[in-house]
Amino acid sequence: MELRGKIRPQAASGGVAEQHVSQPGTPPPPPSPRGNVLGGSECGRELARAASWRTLKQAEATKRKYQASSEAPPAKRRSKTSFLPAKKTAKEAQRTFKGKPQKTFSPKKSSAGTSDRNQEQKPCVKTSSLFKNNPEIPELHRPVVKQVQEKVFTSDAFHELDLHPHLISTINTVLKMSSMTSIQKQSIPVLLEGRDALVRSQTGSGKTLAYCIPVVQSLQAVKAKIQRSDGPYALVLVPTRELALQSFDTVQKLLKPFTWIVPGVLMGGEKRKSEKARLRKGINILISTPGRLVDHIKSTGNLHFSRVRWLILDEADRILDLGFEKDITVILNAVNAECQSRQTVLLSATLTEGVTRLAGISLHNPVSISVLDESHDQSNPKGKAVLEVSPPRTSDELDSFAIPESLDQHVTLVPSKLRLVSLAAFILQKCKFEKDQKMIVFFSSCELVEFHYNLFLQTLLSSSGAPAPGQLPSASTRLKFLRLHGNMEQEERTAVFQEFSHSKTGVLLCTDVAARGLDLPQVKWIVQYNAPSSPAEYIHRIGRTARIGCHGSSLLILAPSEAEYVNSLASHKINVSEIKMEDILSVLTRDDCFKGRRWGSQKSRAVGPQEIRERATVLQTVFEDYVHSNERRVSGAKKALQSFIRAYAAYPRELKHVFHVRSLHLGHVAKSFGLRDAPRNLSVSAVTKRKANLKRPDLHKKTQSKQRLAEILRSEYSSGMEAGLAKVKKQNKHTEPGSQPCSADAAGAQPQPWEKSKKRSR
Ligand SMILES: Nc1ncnc2c1ncn2[C@@H]1O[C@H](COP(=O)(O)OP(=O)(O)OP(=O)(O)O)[C@@H](O)[C@H]1O
Repeated sequence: MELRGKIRPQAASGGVAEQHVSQPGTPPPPPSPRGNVLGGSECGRELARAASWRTLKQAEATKRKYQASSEAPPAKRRSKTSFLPAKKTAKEAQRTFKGKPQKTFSPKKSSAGTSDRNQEQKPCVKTSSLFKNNPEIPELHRPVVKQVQEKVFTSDAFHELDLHPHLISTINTVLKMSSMTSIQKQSIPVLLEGRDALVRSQTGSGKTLAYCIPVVQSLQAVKAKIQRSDGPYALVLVPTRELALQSFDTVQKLLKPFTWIVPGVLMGGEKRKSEKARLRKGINILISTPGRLVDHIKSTGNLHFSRVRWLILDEADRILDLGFEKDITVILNAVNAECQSRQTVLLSATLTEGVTRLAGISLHNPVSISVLDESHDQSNPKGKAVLEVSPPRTSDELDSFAIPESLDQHVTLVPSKLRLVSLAAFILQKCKFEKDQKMIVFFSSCELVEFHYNLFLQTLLSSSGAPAPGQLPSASTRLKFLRLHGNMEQEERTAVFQEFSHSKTGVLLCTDVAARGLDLPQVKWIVQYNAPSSPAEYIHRIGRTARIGCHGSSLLILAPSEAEYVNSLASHKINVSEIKMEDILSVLTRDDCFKGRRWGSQKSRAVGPQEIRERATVLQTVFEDYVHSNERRVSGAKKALQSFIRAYAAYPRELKHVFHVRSLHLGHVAKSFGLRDAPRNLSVSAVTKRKANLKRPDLHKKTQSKQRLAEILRSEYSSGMEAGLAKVKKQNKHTEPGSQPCSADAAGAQPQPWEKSKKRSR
């Protein structure tokens, strides 16, 4: 098979071809030796010249190689400007790629560290072979599906509702809103009637106010005026600390005229002592992440739920997902033990089986509220918003989610080796060459975020003075990178969240910790560098743009072997259109610092695929130089790669045919981490696990993968108090016996609201 023949030699060398190019005899001022401390502007200029010269020479060498050998650009092309042949179908490409799986895990070449030493000893540079031996990019035959869409706004004003006049004026003047969204119009009256409800509407359609307004309206009307010391009347659970902060902000605004009702937020990061003190004083509308609330249930003596009238689960499907089950059990048991009648509301843009399961257990005669737009809902030809009484949904309906009409979704197929340069090129295109662009890039783990954040910060951003090793000579001052993930200190997380919220531009690199509920204004682009683990997460990630009727776009980056994922999205009525990788990379021709051989001499030269290849190679070399500039960076890249593989192995069973570790070419993937070789020891654990799995029964295998996924989720959505939890448990045993209505042990002894559902579904 042709493709296999091409891949094999590279697989044997760890998948990354290298070329050593001796420096010619008459170079411009030679680069200063590594490690030299340069100071002053003259030295800065010298270093900049040297860096430019180095990248120029590297690109030249690559070009010479292509021109002189049979490894010139592949003969079969999709179009004039395409880079890679595209004859095979996605399945064929996948099959071919899977042909030699073991080899991809056993690189024979030296480790990155060794390469580094070689590089220091010999006067040579390494040139990336980005465009050789890649799998073919299949033609994307994407099925065109009709997306489910909803109408966002109604022409009805808030004052048409039976609300306290001060509440209406607060909505109008403080929040500056006059007309209701469709979901608000449907939900508010129903919730004010006292019904339990499942509320589902597209991302950014105003669900927060759909529950906050009824809660505030009902609590301000409580006859014996609410006292702070009464404790919680409403519990609002949200999956992340940032969302807790955001919801708290909305509640606080609505409560302006009702100063006797005290809102509060528990969200980790803060000292438990001060949170305890606030709880002791009293919080009437308590907003928290599940983990944090459980910590307080277990450790705080004065948290009582006897007056709870509202239990709100925002992003309910996430909260009831893996990783939160235990926490929710503890919370429900604690609340149930003290209060029997309350109103429960579950909200999400993606109602799933899990949510309706819980609804069957803890909701009383619930109403299911959703909004479907006239033009898109065949079953509702008159175009009225639909108010449904549960259980109305078929599994097909539950599988398709509404997507904002003004959201353009795209996908691009990029071979592993070219992923990093493609992402960088896309960021540069949108955020360097276009004005006022705000972008969020999603990764599958904290380590991946950290790695890419540091890499881009050091290579694409300009610092004052001379470019650092591996930095582009004309790195941009326009770019701003931020990062957000579960391993950051809370203080920094909050600062980043606030900064990105208020900024007009910037690139936020993050994990799914930012996927749910966050209302970050003016985000224009969502990039998914690692595909999400479910269609629901896909919906929430892209839902950070195109909110409340604004326009936005998204880009999903897939490997050729993952092309099938597009069909999986289509089966959930998600439509994506393709952007060609070469179109993304072509932006590099707009930036002089990526210029190759004819640098500075032929300004008007036509830009062709070869030129784009050269420039992509220059950029990749900058990344590789940065990563290999010291051992710490090499080890950081390896860690990130390992984390990527772990996350890849954790894709759920139903997506394993698309994302399977066996379809990864480790050498090629390593390249996308700026590594010149595939790390040796990485293969061992991966192969061992695979072998072990083969021996295990199906059930065990499933559990293992779920546990892995749960671990990843837990790390993302942690309460921030895990470290101290064991200590607290011990203390509870000895110092606060019986003080908790629902200690860990008690939760185990009491009826578990989850037990039934677990048995049914898993
Ligand atoms: N009636 C309204 N008029 C104008 N803007 C509104 C209205 N209701 C809500 N908004 C604004 O719309 C944005 C999105 O609202 P919100 O965050 O509640 O959406 P959501 O449906 O909860 O989204 P997600 O599913 O992503 O959590 C917010 O900025 C909010 O202030």
